Amino acid sequence: MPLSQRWTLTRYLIEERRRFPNASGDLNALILDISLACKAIGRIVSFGVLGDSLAPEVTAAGGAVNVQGEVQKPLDVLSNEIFLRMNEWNGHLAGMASEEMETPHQIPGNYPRGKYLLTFDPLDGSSNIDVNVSVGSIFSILRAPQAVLDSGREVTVDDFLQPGTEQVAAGYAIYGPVTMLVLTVGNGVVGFTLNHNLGEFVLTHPNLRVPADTHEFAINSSNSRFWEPPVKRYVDECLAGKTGPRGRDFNMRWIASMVAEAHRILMRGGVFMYPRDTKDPSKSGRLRLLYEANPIGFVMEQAGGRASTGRQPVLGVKPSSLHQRIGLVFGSKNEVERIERYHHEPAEREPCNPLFAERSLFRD
Ligand SMILES: O=P(O)(O)OC[C@H]1O[C@](O)(COP(=O)(O)O)[C@@H](O)[C@@H]1O
Ligand SMILES: [Mg+2]
Ligand SMILES: [Mg+2]
Repeated sequence: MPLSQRWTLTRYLIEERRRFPNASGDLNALILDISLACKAIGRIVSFGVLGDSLAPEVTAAGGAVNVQGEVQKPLDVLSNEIFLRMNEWNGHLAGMASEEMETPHQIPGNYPRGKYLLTFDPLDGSSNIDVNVSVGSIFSILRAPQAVLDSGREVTVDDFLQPGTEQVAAGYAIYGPVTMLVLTVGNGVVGFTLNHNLGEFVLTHPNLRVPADTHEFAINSSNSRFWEPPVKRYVDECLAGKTGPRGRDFNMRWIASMVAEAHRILMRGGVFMYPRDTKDPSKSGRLRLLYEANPIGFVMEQAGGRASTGRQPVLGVKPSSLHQRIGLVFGSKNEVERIERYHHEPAEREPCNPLFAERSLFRD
């Protein structure tokens, strides 16, 4: 299709707004500012180590330990700054929360509070930066509580503790061979590709749908000895392939960059698992609910897929803290439902079928 016939992100948002004649346009403006932050981050990421001379702060920053107990890469810190600076003055936000900040970021100045809250993972999969594998940024937009708008008070952690079903919009940018922005405003999922000549995100994937069935799963199998029995059972059955109860062969992938896994699943189906396990009893999963699981979950559900903790829809979980971790399973609906079923079935099938335990690559 010629470029002239494709919508830009701006045009898409204008057309979306026509569906709501009374809308103020604030949400559109906020999404455009987020897209600008993503363009800026994507550009810096694409320079790799050559970026040092363009942005000296890339080398100067980082090395600190964030609230997750993880060492921040310089690009984690810089991407976080870009999100903050691109969004704090636009007037549409009451506050922001990020993987890289322990407490919510207050909007400076005494202006009336904006209507929305933004949570984000500024750079997802950042352990992959040094090896030139796709990384991304994940974002989620919530409504600010009425009490914040009425009083003009600063935002608190509690204001952000809303279940994923309350998200107004969510999405991610992926910085790979091509830079893409994937977005849902609760009306399906659309994908835009960055046209570097125009500096514009152009609508290239107008209706992304996750196939209900798949033959591909993704899990970090180095954690297999910590998995709970339902997860072990599911993976063992996949590995047993044609000779097992599933009667067909499966393929496995693990990129260690959730954004890249989510993108693959949106493009061709699959199931992703970072389930709750017994590795560290103080953590109920690896991924963070508010700025990883919920936005990716919203995208998946809007694309006809499913997102779950393994036991219940992840979007239904009422968060208990800003940086809460959670088990996460998402992707092709029939597979996610199967994994949920295994979690709900009585434990008599456990431990997993000895036939598969015998053959399993991942047995204890
Ligand atoms: O190293 P592991 O245990 O495989 O974990 C990989 C997971 O961690 C993450 O990198 C966490 O995100 P951050 O890079 O934003 O901390 C996910 O993208 C990915 O799925
Ligand atoms: Mg992440
Ligand atoms: Mg991150």
